[in-house]
Amino acid sequence: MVSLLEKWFGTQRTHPDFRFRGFLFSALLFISSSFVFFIYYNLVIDYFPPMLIANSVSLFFCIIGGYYLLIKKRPKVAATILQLIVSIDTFILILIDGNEEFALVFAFLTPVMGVFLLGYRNGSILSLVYFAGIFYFCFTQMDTWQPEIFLPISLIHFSFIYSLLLIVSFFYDSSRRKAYQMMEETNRQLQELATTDVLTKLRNRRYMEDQLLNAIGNHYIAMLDVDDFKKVNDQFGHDQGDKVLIKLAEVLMHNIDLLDTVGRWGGEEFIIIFAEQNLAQLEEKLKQLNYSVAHTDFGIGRPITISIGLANHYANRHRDCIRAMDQALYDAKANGKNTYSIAS
Ligand SMILES: Nc1nc2c(ncn2[C@@H]2O[C@H](COP(=O)(O)OP(=O)(O)OP(=O)(O)O)[C@@H](O)[C@H]2O)c(=O)[nH]1
Repeated sequence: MVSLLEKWFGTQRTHPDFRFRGFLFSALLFISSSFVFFIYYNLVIDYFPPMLIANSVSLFFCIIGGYYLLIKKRPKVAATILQLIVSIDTFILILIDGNEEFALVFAFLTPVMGVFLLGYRNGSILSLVYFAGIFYFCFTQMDTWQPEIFLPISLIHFSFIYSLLLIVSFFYDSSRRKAYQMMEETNRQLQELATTDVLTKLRNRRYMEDQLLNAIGNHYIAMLDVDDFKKVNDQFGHDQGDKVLIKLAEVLMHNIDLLDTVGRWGGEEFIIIFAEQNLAQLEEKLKQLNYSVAHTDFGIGRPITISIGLANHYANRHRDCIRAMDQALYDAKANGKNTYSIAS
């Protein structure tokens, strides 16, 4: 059943929107059923054309709401339609039936449902406008209502409870949304931290492996390794070595295309996932990478070079492809470094 709803709503059960859409769906279903019953009631049991028309129009709009929820997948539009149906319908009930206490009781739905469905800002505006309408109507006609007149004290009670419901709904919903926003932001930051390399601020190995394992189709990937980096550390110290890695990350970022992804694989090894599929073009890129790194001033008074191993990657043969890339890198090192090699 839940799987079916997931399909209808176009969202997964774990997504917070799923509950909202579920509520909309149940509310539309419940309200439509009541309208069907009252159409039957006003047609067969107690023929009353005004309510018959009002209920038929409302039912029509419920169907439109359902269409926006399930077919167009636009829950906000469906929510607005639902809210308008409830508000307008209770107002019509009051207009048509006069001093019917159940109509006024239904009016209490507006601040609660409005804030929940439309958000605390739009919902509050709608509730206030709605309150002004009801208040005006009660105030101007309450002394002529039949069979009982509506007393000013009752209007005060009504206004008090309506305001209270609006205030409680407003603060409840605004705090709920704020808490949710903060949670989303924290999750985003955690996700960012979990996928970012602390030193270079590039994507880390976890992120790159996820990308590779979830990639569709094949991509060229390259492993880049700093040549003789141990000597850099030994000669200039570990801190200076770190600075070289940070600078190298910048150089790599500047030399890849927008759709390529570069990350730090670990130590002095970096990996690039290329969007480019043409091998000849890729070779040009690799040459350019070797050239750019070798001609960058790393602030240590000597050049830094890299060796690159390129291989084709298929998600279903991940380990083999990484091994092939490592072998290509090894070949580039064996060929004298500061060059690239392509896995056969
Ligand atoms: N400064 C610094 N050094 C690191 C970091 N990670 C790994 N290293 C150093 O990188 C060096 C890698 O040395 P090797 O694996 O022997 O390779 P290499 O000296 O670059 O030699 P080739 O790969 O054959 O060119 C080691 O000295 C590591 O300590 C780091 O985050 N910062």
